[in-house]
Amino acid sequence: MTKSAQPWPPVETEPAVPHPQAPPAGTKLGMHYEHCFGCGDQQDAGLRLRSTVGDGGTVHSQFLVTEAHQGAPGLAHGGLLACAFDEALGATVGHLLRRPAVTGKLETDFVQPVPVGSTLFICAKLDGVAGRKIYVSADGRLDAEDGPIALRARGLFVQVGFEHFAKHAGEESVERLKASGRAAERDWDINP
Ligand SMILES: CCCCC/C=C\C/C=C\C/C=C\C/C=C\CCCC(=O)SCCNC(=O)CCNC(=O)[C@H](O)C(C)(C)COP(=O)(O)OP(=O)(O)OC[C@H]1O[C@@H](n2cnc3c(N)ncnc32)[C@H](O)[C@@H]1OP(=O)(O)O
Repeated sequence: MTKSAQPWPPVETEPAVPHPQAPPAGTKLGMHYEHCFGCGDQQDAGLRLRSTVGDGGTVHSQFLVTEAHQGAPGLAHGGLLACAFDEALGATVGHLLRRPAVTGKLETDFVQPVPVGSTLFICAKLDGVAGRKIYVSADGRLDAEDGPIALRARGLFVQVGFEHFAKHAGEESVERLKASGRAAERDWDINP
């Protein structure tokens, strides 16, 4: 539940059923791109979010808040926390539905400050699908899967064609993504 009065999802949806080839519960998900600020290991100050598939259309993610992530002294920057949710929700959509999608809207409730040194545990779940629109939400808890809630977020992801990414990426990055098998057109439900 968020403090927003808006119903969620805001439109009539169908159940978001994980793809038959979605990784099973317990699978540790790799980086989707090594230069990604959310999950990549080639970003010095990046969040290095790590995710594992949970039961029932969920993905559990974690990241350690470091001094590089501060807004106020000793506290995580709100925008970085929103970034962590963008990544966690995006991983949930990408890996469970296996549809290429981008964030159309991301709403975040900041419930408690998140201190440097804490680990944020994010549990994201698929909420529904309406055509190209995919609704997902997540809770973020402090220092344990059952710790106090620090944030809640909900997002609308919009399914796009692979050309959405190919248009801006260098040819080399696109080839690397394809070769990695993570975005190979044959493995993905590409066309919206
Ligand atoms: C990033 C991943 C790249 C790699 C991909 C390959 C492999 C991936 C593998 C695994 C994935 C794992 C992890 C991924 C982790 C993180 C992902 C991070 C995701 C991001 O960080 S990504 C960057 C930020 N993101 C953008 O950079 C988007 C900029 N934007 C646009 O590119 C367009 O804006 C677009 C495409 C969104 C829509 O454009 P469009 O022309 O295609 O479609 P249109 O406008 O018709 O919208 C269709 C329907 O969505 C509704 N709709 C749209 N926006 C709405 C809003 N804000 N509020 C309410 N409803 C909205 C419309 O109302 C309509 O609804 P209806 O159909 O009912 O009329």
